[in-house]
Amino acid sequence: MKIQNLINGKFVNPISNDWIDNYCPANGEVYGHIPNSSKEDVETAYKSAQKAFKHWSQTTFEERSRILIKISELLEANLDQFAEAESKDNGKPISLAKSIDIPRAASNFRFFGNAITQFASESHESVGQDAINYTLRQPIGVVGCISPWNLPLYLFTWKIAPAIAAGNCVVAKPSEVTPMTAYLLGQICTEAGLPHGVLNIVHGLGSTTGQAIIEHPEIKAISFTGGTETGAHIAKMAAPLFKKLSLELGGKNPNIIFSDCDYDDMLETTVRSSFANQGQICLCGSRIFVEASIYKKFKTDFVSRVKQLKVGNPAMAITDLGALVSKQHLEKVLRYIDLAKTEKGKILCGGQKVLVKGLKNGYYLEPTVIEVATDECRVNQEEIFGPVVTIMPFNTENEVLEMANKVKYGLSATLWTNNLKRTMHLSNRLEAGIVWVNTWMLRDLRTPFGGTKASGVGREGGFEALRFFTEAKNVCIKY
Ligand SMILES: NC(=O)C1=CN([C@@H]2O[C@H](COP(=O)(O)OP(=O)(O)OC[C@H]3O[C@@H](n4cnc5c(N)ncnc54)[C@H](O)[C@@H]3O)[C@@H](O)[C@H]2O)C=CC1
Ligand SMILES: O=C(O)/C=C/C=C(\O)C(=O)O
Repeated sequence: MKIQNLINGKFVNPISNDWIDNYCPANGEVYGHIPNSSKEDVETAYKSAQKAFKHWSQTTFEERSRILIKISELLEANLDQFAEAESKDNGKPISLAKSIDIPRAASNFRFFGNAITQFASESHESVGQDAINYTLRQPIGVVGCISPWNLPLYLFTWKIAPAIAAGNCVVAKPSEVTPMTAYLLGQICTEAGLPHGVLNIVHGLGSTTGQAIIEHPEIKAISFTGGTETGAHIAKMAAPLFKKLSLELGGKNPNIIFSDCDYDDMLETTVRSSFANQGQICLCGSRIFVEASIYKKFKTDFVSRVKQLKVGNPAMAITDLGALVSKQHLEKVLRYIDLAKTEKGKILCGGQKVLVKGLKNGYYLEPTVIEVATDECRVNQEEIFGPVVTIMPFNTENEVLEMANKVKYGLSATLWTNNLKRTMHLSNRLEAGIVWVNTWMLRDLRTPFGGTKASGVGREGGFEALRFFTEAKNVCIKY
């Protein structure tokens, strides 16, 4: 199957007529082709967005809200089709696509459809100066949204929905590895009545299509989620062009477990925070630190529970872990498992590729638990982004805090304890944009979302996203 770019409301081939193979991770076969879009395609998309901006930026909040909510309803009505496409394109279990990815994509549109009707700006009375200031929040113009492969539609829509709700027009690029649901979304947007040109979707490689978006002088803001190296490159390109940037990058998140936690709840959630989506979520708790007094028990229980996870065909309802997203990614993760052995890491379970019956060329890997000798080894410091976690014991709060913070990343942290003082002490000091206490991935879309240090710049979510996608202009009137 060939998917096409969406430009000015029409599905079109790339100008060059160049195509890229699209692989199905479950069986390693090419099952489709996507446009290898060039700078010229991006320019056409930009022009279409620019043309649509005049009208879209003047559309009432009620009208924008109505269209966004309609998109959300159409996603819900087509849940099965979208979930099947997401699972096939990405390798994730169909159950996950059905229960998390697609419902969340629908929620993104519904949430920002509602949020825009509540978005307000400030006014300041300058007492003693006979003046009043009010702040306008104006849409920026044409903005770029670039998303990754791990949560394809979930993250694509997390950017697009606030961008268009705020009155911008968008040139968007999904990951070349998982383009399918973005393509299907284009069809739904037209059906929902989104005017032509408001959302343009250009498929292709990061180094060409993505690059053309980030270096386009008239695309004034970029919202990006992906790897830290790519984020650093985008920041370098965008700085001299004075673009607004929101960068959601990698993580190497600590999961800190104290002996006074609710053990069963912690154990079940830790299995999920380690291996959900094959560990390919930037928020996964990939470094597990356990208080020494329960370390031995935890190690036994955790490994036994992980061994029960079923790796297999993503299309089957009983599958816990599907395939990794690509051959290259599987190889990267396997290299880290080899590295662990040279760093004196002990593989407690997993570590091997899995041959799934009838799908022998798929990219399957056992969930892997590595006991590390020191927190400073590379497998404990670098983002692996696969079904691999490290575990090690700690003795004191201060010791674990130091280890938790001693990485270049600062995205999220999870804390398991029932001690209030400790909760306050640690959550104030953990270097992370998001701290979960006695839970993981509990999401309220109103909250600020993003990381510190090498995990990114800026916050998405709620009004933070609407602020990012608008330019503040202060008007001061003397009376
Ligand atoms: N949210 C996260 O935390 C994610 C982290 N990663 C990490 O990054 C590593 C590399 O994965 P990749 O797929 O290579 O991620 P990536 O950062 O290269 O890809 C993310 C998106 O950026 C685009 N892109 C790449 N180069 C670009 C450029 N020069 N200009 C504009 N857009 C560009 C890609 O086409 C894709 O749409 C992973 O192994 C993982 O560690 C990957 C995906 C998501
Ligand atoms: O917004 C969320 O709920 C999750 C976001 C996850 C990522 O940004 C990621 O895994 O890359």
